[in-house]
Amino acid sequence: MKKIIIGDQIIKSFGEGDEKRNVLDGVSAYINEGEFVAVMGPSGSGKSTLMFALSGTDGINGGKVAVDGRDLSEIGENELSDLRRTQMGFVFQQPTMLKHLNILDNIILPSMRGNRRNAADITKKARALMKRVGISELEKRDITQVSGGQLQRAGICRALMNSPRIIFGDEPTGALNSQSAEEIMDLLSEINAEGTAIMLVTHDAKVAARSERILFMRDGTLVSDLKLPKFDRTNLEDRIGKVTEKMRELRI
Ligand SMILES: Nc1ncnc2c1ncn2[C@@H]1O[C@H](COP(=O)(O)OP(=O)(O)OP(=O)(O)O)[C@@H](O)[C@H]1O
Repeated sequence: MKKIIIGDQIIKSFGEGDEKRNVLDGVSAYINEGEFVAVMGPSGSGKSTLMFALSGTDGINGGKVAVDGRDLSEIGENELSDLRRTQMGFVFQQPTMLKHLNILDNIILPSMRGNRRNAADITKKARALMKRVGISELEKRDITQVSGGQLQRAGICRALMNSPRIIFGDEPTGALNSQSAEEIMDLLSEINAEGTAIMLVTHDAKVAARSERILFMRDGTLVSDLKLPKFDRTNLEDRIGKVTEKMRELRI
């Protein structure tokens, strides 16, 4: 199995002098092509920091992160930002969207920057994605005129605009009611089944149970790497049970 991203002994510290603290203290983690990985752990254990390190969003203080075998510390700022834009998509708890733009324009905005495709192609792609996630009729709406679940679907469309190889998500269902959360997870599971790798930070066993591997963090270290069989709707309850049991064992 080809690894897209490899983190080797990552150190990430915050603060200066006596206040200096390793938030990631020698974490080694990888993501395979097309894999669905969840990251769990107590609040403050370093889950989001790991995601930001592996995606090259934030620099690291020690160790190495390589994407497709290329050490990110040896890539210039522009190339790194191109790599992130073309290979990675990001979905957060609350999609950050501009209030004065409608849903469609918010989805296409990041693709308009530094892209060789023309506006008509970009708009066509956005409309196809909106249709796919079931929000076609909302394109002219303001971002304040849609539900949380609809806004998250728009956020997923935006993340998929450049057909990324991997989507990073930080609690993408954290602000949603349980039905919307399940619909968003169905959508992410479908996207993964089509070949896009996913790395999701979550506190929710139901969300993590969709993945095929769970990285458990504690105090800036990786304490367990749990493999689950590939997701299948019929075994979800069983998987949730396995995740919950592991969380109990690790006291998370
Ligand atoms: N920019 C920063 N400056 C200083 N400390 C930071 C910064 N970002 C994160 N931290 C600290 O690093 C630690 C890990 O943060 P991180 O957000 O990775 O944790 P987490 O496991 O994702 O937590 P949560 O589940 O609460 O989101 C926390 O103690 C946090 O306060």
